[in-house]
Amino acid sequence: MRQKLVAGNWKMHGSREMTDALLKQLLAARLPTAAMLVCPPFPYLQQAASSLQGSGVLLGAQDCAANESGAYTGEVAATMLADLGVSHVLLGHSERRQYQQETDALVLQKAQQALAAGLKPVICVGETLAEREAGQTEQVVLRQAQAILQGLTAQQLQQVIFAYEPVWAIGTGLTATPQQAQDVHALLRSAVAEVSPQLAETMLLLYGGSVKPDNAASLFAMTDIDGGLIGGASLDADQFLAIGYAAE
Ligand SMILES: O=C[C@H](O)COP(=O)(O)O
Repeated sequence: MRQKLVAGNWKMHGSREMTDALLKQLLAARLPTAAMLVCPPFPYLQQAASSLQGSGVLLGAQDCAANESGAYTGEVAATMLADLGVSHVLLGHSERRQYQQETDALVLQKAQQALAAGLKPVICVGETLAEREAGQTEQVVLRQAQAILQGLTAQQLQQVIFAYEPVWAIGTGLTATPQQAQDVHALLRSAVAEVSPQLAETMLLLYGGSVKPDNAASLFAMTDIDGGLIGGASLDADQFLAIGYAAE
């Protein structure tokens, strides 16, 4: 049985005040039995780490560098994140693929760095609206996933999580129907099963894209959906908690 995971991606939102208030509100409530992960922007990771210490709420980053260390101005190494108490890192989010031109090869390189530092990479995959309308959903999602599945060892893959995020559903209020999401998750799980049937049983596959308290339960009820990657709704502690409870 896979333990569900609900991850909040704050994207480029927040301040010290907001980080303090949101995490206080989260920790004052009964925490969901599903694992909860928050991914604030880099400058607030240390503050979040100290607020979350001993709480059981996990801390993630939104990206890491593709190199171990060196003259890479502006980059943040996976080892630095691990040093701060970060356990997970989002990689290949569609906003990075789109605005920073991140390729499948780069995402794999970042995943290697994350794993070497002991972090769990959350690899984001998903098709654009044009790709879905052109009937290319499976092809795009499999290409993005295969770069990871073929580039890492079976042992490394035990630490990997995939997040399926149809680009057309991100921040738009349009959500994939539970069945649309399940179809892609089943496809992903069968691709994982080709590497190792045992790995396919244990690997977490999250859904992301306009997940809200009112649609979370129906998505999380699907066989191959093991939780969510939440954007907008993770900036509101009540909504984030409600989504967590929907994953129980
Ligand atoms: O990483 C999170 C996703 O991009 C979903 O964002 P959203 O919940 O605001 O649609």
